[in-house]
Amino acid sequence: MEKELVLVLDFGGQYNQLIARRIRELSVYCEMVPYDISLDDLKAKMPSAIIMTGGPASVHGEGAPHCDPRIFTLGIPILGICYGMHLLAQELGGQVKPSQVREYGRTNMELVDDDILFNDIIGPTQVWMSHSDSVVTIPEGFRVIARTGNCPVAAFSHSQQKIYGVQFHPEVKHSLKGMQVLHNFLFTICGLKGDWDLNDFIAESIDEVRRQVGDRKVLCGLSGGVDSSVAAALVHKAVGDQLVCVYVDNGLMRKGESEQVLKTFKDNMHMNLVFADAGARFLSKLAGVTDPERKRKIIGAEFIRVFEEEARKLGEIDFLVQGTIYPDIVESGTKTAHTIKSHHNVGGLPEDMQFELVEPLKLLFKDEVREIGEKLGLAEEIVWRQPFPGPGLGVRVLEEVTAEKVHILQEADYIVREEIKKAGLDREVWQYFAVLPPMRSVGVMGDGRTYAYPIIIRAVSSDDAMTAEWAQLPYEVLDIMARRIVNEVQGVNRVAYDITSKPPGTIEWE
Ligand SMILES: Nc1ncnc2c1ncn2[C@@H]1O[C@H](COP(=O)(O)OP(=O)(O)OP(=O)(O)O)[C@@H](O)[C@H]1O
Ligand SMILES: O=c1[nH]c(=O)c2[nH+]cn([C@@H]3O[C@H](COP(=O)(O)O)[C@@H](O)[C@H]3O)c2[nH]1
Ligand SMILES: NC(=O)CC[C@H](N)C(=O)O
Ligand SMILES: [Mg+2]
Repeated sequence: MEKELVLVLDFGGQYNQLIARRIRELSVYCEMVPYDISLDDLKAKMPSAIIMTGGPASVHGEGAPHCDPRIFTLGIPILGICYGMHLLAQELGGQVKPSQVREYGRTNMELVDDDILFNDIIGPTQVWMSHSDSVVTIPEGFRVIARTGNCPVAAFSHSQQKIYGVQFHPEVKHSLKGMQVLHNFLFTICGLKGDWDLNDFIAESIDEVRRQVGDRKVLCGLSGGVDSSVAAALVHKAVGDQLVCVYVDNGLMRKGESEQVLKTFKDNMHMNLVFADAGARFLSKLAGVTDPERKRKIIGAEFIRVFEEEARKLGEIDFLVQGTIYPDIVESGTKTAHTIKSHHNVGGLPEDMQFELVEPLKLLFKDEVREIGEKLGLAEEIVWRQPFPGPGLGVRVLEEVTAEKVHILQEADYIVREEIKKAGLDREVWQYFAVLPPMRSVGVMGDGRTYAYPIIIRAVSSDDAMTAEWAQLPYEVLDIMARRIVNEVQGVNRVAYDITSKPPGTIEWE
């Protein structure tokens, strides 16, 4: 029997792989292809359904990406999301215009007409939006099936042709019934059954690593975080003792982190782990640098230089295992996706790097990686550790990084983590930390004037880092964090709480 296949046409949206993973979650195999795939190549793949993604372009913009319009006449069911919907509307004779009010983040959607796309959904329902253009006139033969306060056409359908468009992002968890929409599209509208699973993925990637590496040695950048720990475990399953791990203390780690990583991996798990103490060299490279992208590139390059030196000490090693996951790649920018920030392990890699990369997790999201970690038997405290970016406090001390500022931030961050833990919120809140902005303000302490730094607390809920909502921490927890930080951390006289979702913010400040 033919394996079921959904083709996702990539228009450069930040959430594109998220669409792919939601389809995987529904046990359907899918492939992402460039938006400009030729009609013949597309037909040769014999997809059962096509999804057109969102993207940064406006359909009116110069050079806006267009797919071959004959795709719309093949009789294959199509779901256009955001930019994908705009393009469907425009190509089929409707009209798209910049909206009066742009929508980013959470909004409520009303269902205005019955449609199988919304089977088992009762309106109004919360959806996640990120757009500035909207469909104002729908093409002939279509019906408007949903709207929001600021968007009269939040979804449209042509049920005979099985062509659908949604302005919101059903792939995002914050669209509460998003999975139901995708479920309705794949199973009810396209008639799929679902014949794929994550164990297939683990077995296939172990084979793939063996093929790539053969009997040669591999070095793994191990931070103690979720992704590199799972990558190391997977590669270890594939090639055993050919693997050596290197933990780099880049001077930008959290208070107590290096000791804890060494204890967990070396003492408890008896791993072959090299410790590289490189704090001073990272800080000296960062001296005087304020631009966030430059900082990220300096940090990315320095990581590689440290890995190269360690590889040389261990004899020739040609392969570098990194726990790169999909958000690192898409945020670093691709042919169609804009660069949001250069993650140190992707966009921050130096051009003259000699290593061949081994990145078994690069198409996955954090929650899928956690599931694999559990399947591979990793300890709960590793699998459920909150994410910590490779550039560490280097992107949380905003603008110029100095040893003094890193120290202030380490102390404040320690208090944030301690209080979250005490309140029993460490599993519930996805990521939580402190940020040190490059400004000072006036305060009064012990009747004296102070002129010192504020600390910003950031805590978010998320599943996959692609979207996030600020965590509604209890006032008492915020209160005790603020008091302790001002009382205990020298050089700080004020605390603020960041209440921005992603989008429009990002989780980190740089
Ligand atoms: N201090 C470090 N020492 C060695 N390698 C590192 C370090 N920090 C990051 N890396 C490498 O960069 C990759 C990306 O870092 P990132 O922080 O995204 O992942 P992680 O640390 O493995 O997991 P998490 O996101 O949960 O912190 C890591 O998987 C690892 O390969
Ligand atoms: O390894 C990493 N290298 C990086 O350069 C990097 N930048 C951000 N992050 C982490 O990625 C997630 C999404 O972050 P943003 O919302 O700030 O883009 C969040 O979990 C961030 O902590 C990084 N991880
Ligand atoms: N997320 C999207 O697909 C956005 C589409 C388009 N760039 C807009 O802003 O409306
Ligand atoms: Mg990390």
